[in-house]
Amino acid sequence: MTDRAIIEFQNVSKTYSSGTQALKNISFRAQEGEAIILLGHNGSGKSTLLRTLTQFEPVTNGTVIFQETNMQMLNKKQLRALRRKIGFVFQNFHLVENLSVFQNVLFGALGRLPLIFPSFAPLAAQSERMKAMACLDRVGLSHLAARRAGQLSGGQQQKVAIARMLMQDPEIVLADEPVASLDPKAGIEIMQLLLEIVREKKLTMICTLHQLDLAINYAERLIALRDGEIIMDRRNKDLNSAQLNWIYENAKIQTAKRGAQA
Ligand SMILES: Nc1ncnc2c1ncn2[C@@H]1O[C@H](COP(=O)(O)OP(=O)(O)OP(=O)(O)O)[C@@H](O)[C@H]1O
Repeated sequence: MTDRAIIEFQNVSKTYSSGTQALKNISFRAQEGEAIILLGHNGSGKSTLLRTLTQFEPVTNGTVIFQETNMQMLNKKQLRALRRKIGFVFQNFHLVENLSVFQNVLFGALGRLPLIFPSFAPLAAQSERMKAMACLDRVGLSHLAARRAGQLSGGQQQKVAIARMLMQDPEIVLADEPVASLDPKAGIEIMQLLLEIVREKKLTMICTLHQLDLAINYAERLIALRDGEIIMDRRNKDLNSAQLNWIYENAKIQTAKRGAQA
């Protein structure tokens, strides 16, 4: 990890057109190479935070800086170029189920090499094909390269998604509930793999999670949101599980109070 901030949120607020204030005056800096776990109850603003980082959701107030660039100042072409440096891992994998595992991984190169058409994998350059196999090998699935993605288990599909992310050569990784669709054993395996890869490649990661046990085992730094505000931002070594439980217990108390008031 370096001291250089790769991501900086400066007093960011986001209000949707529905009137919901999803983020309230959020400020934090992520250092290069840092792995951050974002926690918070349902609706606390975690996904919105990730979407404002990529500018898929424009912020209402404040500034989002990525690699010293104010994201709001970019035109569409510049924004597309910057987004290519961001790898995504989603809860539902976002694979093309009818295509092979190998073709899905090749998709990761699309941003870098727009001429590749992965459903026509034989046309991809030999170097890209070899790279895709190496990415699959890294996640332990090269033996399933020819298998249709939809035939894989959830854990295997998430590994393919991680291989596709690797193929993209990103500089940061945004993982939105990457283990939410998996059983606990597969969840642990995926978190371990993701963290190993992030460290190996010196990537910066922001990962949203609900599972406190995984958060405490795998996070270097934890940021907790409640109702759009940061209520905790600490290094993992300074935390114990009682403090983590507090993030959610308080949410339950607040929800109960709201129910009682209604
Ligand atoms: N596109 C949208 N339009 C209007 N309101 C939205 C939209 N997306 C999210 N919200 C609202 O913004 C708030 C924050 O939602 P967000 O999805 O960011 O929370 P979250 O912490 O990711 O929740 P979860 O853990 O359930 O995924 C919620 O009140 C939600 O209903």
